[in-house]
Amino acid sequence: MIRDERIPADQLRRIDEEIRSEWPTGDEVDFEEAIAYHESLPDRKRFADVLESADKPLLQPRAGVPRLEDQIDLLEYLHGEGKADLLPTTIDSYTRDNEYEKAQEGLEKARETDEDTLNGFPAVNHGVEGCRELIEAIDAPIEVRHGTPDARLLAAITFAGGFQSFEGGPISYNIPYTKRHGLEETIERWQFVDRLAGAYTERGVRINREPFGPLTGTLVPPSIAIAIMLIEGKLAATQGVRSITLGYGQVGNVVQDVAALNALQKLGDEFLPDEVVVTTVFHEWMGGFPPDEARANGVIGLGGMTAAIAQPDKVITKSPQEFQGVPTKEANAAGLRTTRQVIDMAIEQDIDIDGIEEEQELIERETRCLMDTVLEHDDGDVVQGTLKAFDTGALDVPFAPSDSAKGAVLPARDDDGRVRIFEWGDLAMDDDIKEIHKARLSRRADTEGRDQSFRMVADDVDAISDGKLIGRPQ
Ligand SMILES: CCC[C@H]1O[C@@H](n2cnc3c(N)ncnc32)[C@H](O)[C@@H]1O
Repeated sequence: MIRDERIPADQLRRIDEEIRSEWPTGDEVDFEEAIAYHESLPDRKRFADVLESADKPLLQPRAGVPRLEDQIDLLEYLHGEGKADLLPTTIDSYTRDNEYEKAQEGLEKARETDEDTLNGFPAVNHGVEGCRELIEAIDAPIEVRHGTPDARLLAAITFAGGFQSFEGGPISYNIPYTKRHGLEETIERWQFVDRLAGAYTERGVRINREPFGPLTGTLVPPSIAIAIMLIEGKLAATQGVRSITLGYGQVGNVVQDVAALNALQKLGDEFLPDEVVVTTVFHEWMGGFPPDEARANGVIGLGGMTAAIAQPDKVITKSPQEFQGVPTKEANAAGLRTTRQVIDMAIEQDIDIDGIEEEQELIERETRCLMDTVLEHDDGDVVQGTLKAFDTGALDVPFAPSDSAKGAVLPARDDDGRVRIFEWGDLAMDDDIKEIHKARLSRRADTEGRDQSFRMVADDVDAISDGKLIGRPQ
């Protein structure tokens, strides 16, 4: 039975040898040599230091293409033209599914035909050497962004390759991303990733870990997202991670988004050990975007405005081509500049909005209800408490493709456009909080002259891509 306990050194070594045999590039990994490589990197490439010393939100896009020279060109462009403060390397879907053979075929096809069939950078196939060429070429810190339930080999290779930031976690890269990996399996496998990051940390190379806050990206109630961030942060801290960036995906109501970001930082500082430096990242709207690029820029601008008020440590930007999928480098850079323009115009203003404190108190109360049910189980072991909470539905994620979550919770926007819970399933929540949600949803029902129903939820899912926030009946 796995528990929230640090992986012993002999077990770390055994797993490391086992996973490095999964692809030939695993042989390039040598921990001591990798420590020396990281020590050779200049301060401006040390991800945690750059992030944690910033005095205003840093901007970071998503970006990944198959070939190394193209990835270098892309990141140079986003750094130069997009003025990104932090850069990504988004990993392709085959690698995320540990399909390294197919990723290899895709990489070779791209090299032969100039045609990119992979939707990201196959870092395992590029190996430690390829990753280092990328790190050497780019004059800014770079994070590995992906969606990998079993990220052990990806971590071993990219950490050795000079990357100092790694996104994801055992819940946030399970629930939204996979059906076939059980939660206990992904928790155990991510304990290795975090222990490896902790091993680098103990040698002075502080690997930053960023649990994936947006989850399914569709109307996720803030307290559910924050509870999962706190759980993944605690699991990472146990393994020795000391730089943790907790994530949150914009829902689009400015009061609720600012309140959620404030709650995320406050609860992160409270629930994670004092030796951890806790930062926050705000993901611009992760749901459906308008196809019209001018409207898409409006969505991006609202994200910038929200970030200027809440001032998270980092913002993950979107592009006006979001509706179409992976953006061109020009569109990706434009999304960075749109966000920067709004932040820089708004951040020096004294903008006081009513209701933020009240909403933050509600979000904090909800999150504590969820955390209590996880931590009260048995002897407070976070792993066992988390497994039990998802198994009973006491913790749940709406629209979760994974069998690890019941998906019995249904969100809907209230008359103000804030995300409330319409169907609670077995979610652990105080009755008076449920009454608050019910009252706010019934106010919308009155406004719209209809009963609270699943219809509201369905209307809300497409509202923003249709140009609105709330899915009002036509
Ligand atoms: C959480 C992931 C969804 C977001 O991740 C973006 N995304 C995925 N793959 C790439 C890539 N290779 N380059 C730039 N953006 C990418 C999508 O557009 C979407 O916004």
